[in-house]
Amino acid sequence: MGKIVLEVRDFSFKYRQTKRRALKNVSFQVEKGSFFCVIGANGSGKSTLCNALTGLVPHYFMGRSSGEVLVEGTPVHESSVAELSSKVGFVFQNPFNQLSYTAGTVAEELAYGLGNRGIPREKMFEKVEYVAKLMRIDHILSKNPLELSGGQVQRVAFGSAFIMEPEILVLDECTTQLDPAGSEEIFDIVKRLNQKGITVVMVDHDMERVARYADKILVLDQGKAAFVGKPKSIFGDPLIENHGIGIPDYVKLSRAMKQRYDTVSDIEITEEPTIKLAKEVLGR
Ligand SMILES: Nc1ncnc2c1ncn2[C@@H]1O[C@H](COP(=O)(O)OP(=O)(O)OP(=O)(O)O)[C@@H](O)[C@H]1O
Repeated sequence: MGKIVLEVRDFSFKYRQTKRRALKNVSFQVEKGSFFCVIGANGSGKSTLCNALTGLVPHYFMGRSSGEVLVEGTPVHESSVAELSSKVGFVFQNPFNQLSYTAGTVAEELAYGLGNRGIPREKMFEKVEYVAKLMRIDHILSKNPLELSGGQVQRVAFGSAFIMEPEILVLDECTTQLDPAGSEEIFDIVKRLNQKGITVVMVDHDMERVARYADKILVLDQGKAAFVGKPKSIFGDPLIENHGIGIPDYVKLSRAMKQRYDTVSDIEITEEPTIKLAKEVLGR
């Protein structure tokens, strides 16, 4: 097993103004360099968990917590949000919450987080340019962030996270403002960063995508960790649908083929192996 970069130990959290706990005794570990997906029904606690991994819980959101969240071995409640932001990059569900609202241009917005790091101006320009090209926002660098479309703001939000070169990226349904082609493009970038060794924790409701990308999946159900495991064992479990989540169509297809043709093969969860299975059972 690889090095653990994130660890959640028996963690619970209740927002101050609510009666029920949003997270209940959640425990799991994330290995360095892995792609870890979090799925669950609306209100199951996914965003709250992201807030806990980035220190917004307990530093920003008021409430009562117990247990521990450790980032690279240090408890989140003992680190400042600034310290954490150099280790953990975060892209919010609502990108408009992510703008600094102090920058006059997209370029300044991208450079915002670098401001306190004492990086020379030249280097800063280089980084802004690199990230802007990567996110395809180099043509809007001199625009006012308040004049952008939702999709553009989302790209800027990604750029602001990437520019800090964090070891860990936490992505909370981060392409809601983008069209399907735009979001695929972003996920390809995320996958490439992951292949370079960045640890990714991603909340997503697209089960086909989760099946394709995840090394491990956490299923949240009403604040509890219902399952933690590898994609095949999670989606292959007939009980998984009782937890308010869908399963990839490939699982349904391969399960149907398995029953109909009485094969001994595994349940498949992604496109290619399902096609292979179909060819086998149809004898082609
Ligand atoms: N800022 C907040 N203040 C009070 N309660 C909150 C806050 N944010 C979330 N909650 C509550 O905490 C619980 C978990 O919500 P959370 O947003 O973490 O779930 P989620 O799985 O991300 O949902 P969704 O899929 O709708 O984004 C819900 O009952 C929600 O109402």
